[in-house]
Amino acid sequence: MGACQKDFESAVNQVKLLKKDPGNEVKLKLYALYKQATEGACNTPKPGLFDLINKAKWDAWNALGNLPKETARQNYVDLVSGLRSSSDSSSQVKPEADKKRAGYDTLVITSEDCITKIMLNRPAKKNALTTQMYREIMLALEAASKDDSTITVFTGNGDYYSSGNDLTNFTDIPPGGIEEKAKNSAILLRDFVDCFIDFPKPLVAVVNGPAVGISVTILGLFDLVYASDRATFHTPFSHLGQTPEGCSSYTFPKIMGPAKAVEMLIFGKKLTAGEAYAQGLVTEVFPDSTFQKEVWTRLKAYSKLPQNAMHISKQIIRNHEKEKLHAINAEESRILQERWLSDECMNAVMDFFSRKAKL
Ligand SMILES: CCCC/C=C/CC(=O)SCCNC(=O)CCNC(=O)[C@H](O)C(C)(C)COP(=O)(O)OP(=O)(O)OC[C@H]1O[C@@H](n2cnc3c(N)ncnc32)[C@H](O)[C@@H]1OP(=O)(O)O
Repeated sequence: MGACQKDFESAVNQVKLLKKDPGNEVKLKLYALYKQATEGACNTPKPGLFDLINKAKWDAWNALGNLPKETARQNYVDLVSGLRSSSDSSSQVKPEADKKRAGYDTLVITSEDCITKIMLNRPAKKNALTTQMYREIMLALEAASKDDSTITVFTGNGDYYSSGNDLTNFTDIPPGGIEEKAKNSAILLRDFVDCFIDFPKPLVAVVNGPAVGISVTILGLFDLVYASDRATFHTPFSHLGQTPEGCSSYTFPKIMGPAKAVEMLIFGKKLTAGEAYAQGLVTEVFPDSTFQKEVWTRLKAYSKLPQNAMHISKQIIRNHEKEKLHAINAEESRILQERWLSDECMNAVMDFFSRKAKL
């Protein structure tokens, strides 16, 4: 069966995650297959003799002749999958002595007592989520789904849980311009949220401090949300000219009822931990002074429950609406792709940076 568009788009994202540079020859192959898969046979004039890089790229693309787009897409997916498995197997030779996983720049990942902990680690930036961070989280979730832990925990390092999407993500514009940026971001967002929808084990958020934006919305896809009484929950989407993501347009009204969901998602009402608990978004609130101790004691006890029973129960609960959640995620991502190009959104992002500049 040929690779579907989604497999292809995911392979395009995976290329950016390769730990080892695959070398120029492979990069040219990837380029040529990408162009063939997206635009068909080479249709641009041959670059001049001295334009060496563009000529090498053109030659590689042109060499594919009339290869059908679908075959190019499949070949691209196969090539990336080969690159990924060779980079995975080269990382397997690393000694497993250290419980802290190597290879992550923005996260600290540890496994202990059958619990894999994924800690967002940009405390100086309030754990704002960069593009790299979204990608590392996806990799960490994939690894956690296959390791021998029974539950997986998300938390933040420092005084914040997370301030949501890093607004500087909007300033890194690729050669294709802001339209390409919005398209890539929508794909990244959809893939990111899909990982949470499909995650097979109990997923716990240990919300150590304020949470903003997407770090709040995806809580609706977690199985337990423990919050310090210092935590707050804020989704200022309208203020940012944006719209809800993380399936919150569906999970929030379901969890807290439409009236309360609208206060958060449209009017940007910031909830205290107590309010979030009263509305069902948070499972339990703990005093900040004893938060870590109480939560980890509880989680260690839970992690000793029979693994298969827990995982199968999670599957039964999630399977009822998995398809629906994927469809909602795709729709929310599509709408955001348009929003990110709107004046409302661009002005809000510029406001954030000009406020910073005035400090
Ligand atoms: C591709 C997928 C896209 C998914 C889309 C998701 C949508 C969202 O998540 S919307 C939410 C976006 N987040 C925000 O709007 C929050 C913006 N930040 C703030 O309002 C404030 O920084 C704060 C209220 C979180 C904290 O304020 P405080 O005064 O305590 O600290 P600061 O001095 O502002 O922050 C310290 C440092 O961190 C930088 N920073 C914090 N959050 C962000 C962020 N979200 N994006 C970029 N940078 C952030 C802040 O600028 C400071 O940096 P400097 O020390 O360099 O000035």
